[in-house]
Amino acid sequence: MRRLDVVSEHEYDLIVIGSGPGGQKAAIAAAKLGKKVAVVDRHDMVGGVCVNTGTIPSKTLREAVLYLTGMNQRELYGASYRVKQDITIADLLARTQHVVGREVQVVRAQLMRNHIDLVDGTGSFTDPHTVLVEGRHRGDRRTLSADHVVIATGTRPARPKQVDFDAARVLDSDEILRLEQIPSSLVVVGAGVIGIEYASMFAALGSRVTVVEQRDHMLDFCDPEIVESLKFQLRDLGVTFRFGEKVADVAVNDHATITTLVSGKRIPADGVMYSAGRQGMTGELNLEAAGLTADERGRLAVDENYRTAVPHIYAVGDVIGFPALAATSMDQGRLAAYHAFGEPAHELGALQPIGIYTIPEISYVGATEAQLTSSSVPYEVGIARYRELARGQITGDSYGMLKLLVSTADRKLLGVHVFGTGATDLVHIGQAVMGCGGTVDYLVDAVFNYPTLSEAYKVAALDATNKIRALERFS
Ligand SMILES: Cc1cc2nc3c(=O)[nH]c(=O)nc-3n(C[C@H](O)[C@H](O)[C@H](O)COP(=O)(O)OP(=O)(O)OC[C@H]3O[C@@H](n4cnc5c(N)ncnc54)[C@H](O)[C@@H]3O)c2cc1C
Ligand SMILES: NC(=O)c1ccc[n+]([C@@H]2O[C@H](COP(=O)([O-])OP(=O)(O)OC[C@H]3O[C@@H](n4cnc5c(N)ncnc54)[C@H](O)[C@@H]3O)[C@@H](O)[C@H]2O)c1
Repeated sequence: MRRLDVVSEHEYDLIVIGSGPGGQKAAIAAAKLGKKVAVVDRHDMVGGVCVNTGTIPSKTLREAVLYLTGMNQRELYGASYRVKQDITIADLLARTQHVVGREVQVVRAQLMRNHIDLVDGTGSFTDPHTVLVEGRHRGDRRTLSADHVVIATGTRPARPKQVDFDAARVLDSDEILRLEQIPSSLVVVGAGVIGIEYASMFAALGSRVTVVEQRDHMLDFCDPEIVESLKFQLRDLGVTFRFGEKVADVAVNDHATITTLVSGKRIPADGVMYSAGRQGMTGELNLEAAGLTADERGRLAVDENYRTAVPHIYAVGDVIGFPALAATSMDQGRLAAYHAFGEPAHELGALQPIGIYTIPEISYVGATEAQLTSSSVPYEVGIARYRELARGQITGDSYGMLKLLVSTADRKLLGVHVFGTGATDLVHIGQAVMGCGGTVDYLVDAVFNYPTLSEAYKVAALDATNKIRALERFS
């Protein structure tokens, strides 16, 4: 029900531009408060980058790769084990398209049952309270006005000007699912999360992958020991890393590509994928009409309540930059709507997990060893290796590991780092313990189902407490 006590000159209480995770949750949170809400997006982008070109397709592709290649079963059935011999792009896309289609339906249904108007088109400001929506057909224009606006327009891949993207062999990461066949060789430019996730998928499919990264290392926010293990696994799959190298030029013809590096190296490959950062989608918004400006990467600055410089206009999700994750975008959207309509809420918690869906996957929450060391926090490490867990043997994962960082001062958990099967789910046990201020003793005393990978927590906790006891005995 719409509140009747405040009379507004505007048609809507809230307009949300962009229907990705941030926009969806802003809209639904406002609708649950009885507000009249419109969400603007193009009909073929409902669900955002998340559902259409980013998170969901890439994670579904990963599942398809793991299943069809039989990768996870090879320790048990031998290196030649495959579910399907000649995997085609059609095999992979069948699953991806199915899941994306379903997810779009879920988003549409959720907006509809909350009485949110989904307006098809591209939104731009004509003044700080008014958004012009231009649809796909000529003359298809509609003007909406609202008391509040949430900008949740996300990002698009950054495309260096000197590179000729041809939508066939030289692609950005949003286009990679349009490949017509699985390349026998692929150059991946940029070893960020997107680059490494796709590099590991194509390597698992048998492509010879070369990763070019201008920095000397990758994923440097993660635990270095785990990143080393990942690099080892990827090299084992035939990935070549070119760290400290920049791409100077990419040449393409009908059959192949040549990537020339600034160092003079030339890399022939069937295709090239650029995953060298992303750019905020603010170019079409006519921000000046709203009294806003974006930075050089198209991002908007916000305060702790996600308010831009214009107080009734909020911005959430990837368009505001770090951490640029689906999970955080959703909560930012919800909190922006609560703030706009005076609903009390807690701030986003500091304890946010990171999940990287490489093959094998990585996840962590809390501090890294490097952070604890640089801030002089004494800690002990407890490690559990999957190969010593019954479930690890049953699953056929001999490389997985879970690492706990435990304060030697008060035995609290300071960080959890997981590598291997189920890492992105397992991390939440540690997150819950840390969120409740729990100590390693909780994990020592807890009984876990057997045989499970969760048991790694107990094994690692015992390892850490054994080391702490040795220290205490000495002193
Ligand atoms: C390949 C890839 C893999 C990823 N994997 C993960 C992952 O595993 N886990 C994770 O947490 N995150 C992942 N992410 C990040 C995640 O997708 C984003 O954090 C999330 O989608 C951001 O949500 P958002 O609300 O900012 O909107 P987005 O999902 O970015 O969507 C923005 C929407 O705004 C629309 N829009 C833009 N301009 C306008 C306009 N002028 N008018 C109307 N509509 C407009 C666009 O059409 C789009 O639909 C991944 C990203 C990529 C690219
Ligand atoms: N699992 C997940 O949570 C997940 C998965 C994918 C993406 N994402 C989100 O998407 C965001 C964007 O990811 P991304 O990987 O595109 O960006 P990024 O900025 O993290 O990585 C880009 C990398 O490309 C390198 N690079 C840039 N130009 C180069 C050049 N000319 N030659 C060689 N290397 C170059 C950069 O040094 C950097 O390491 C991430 O920060 C993340 O928030 C999250």
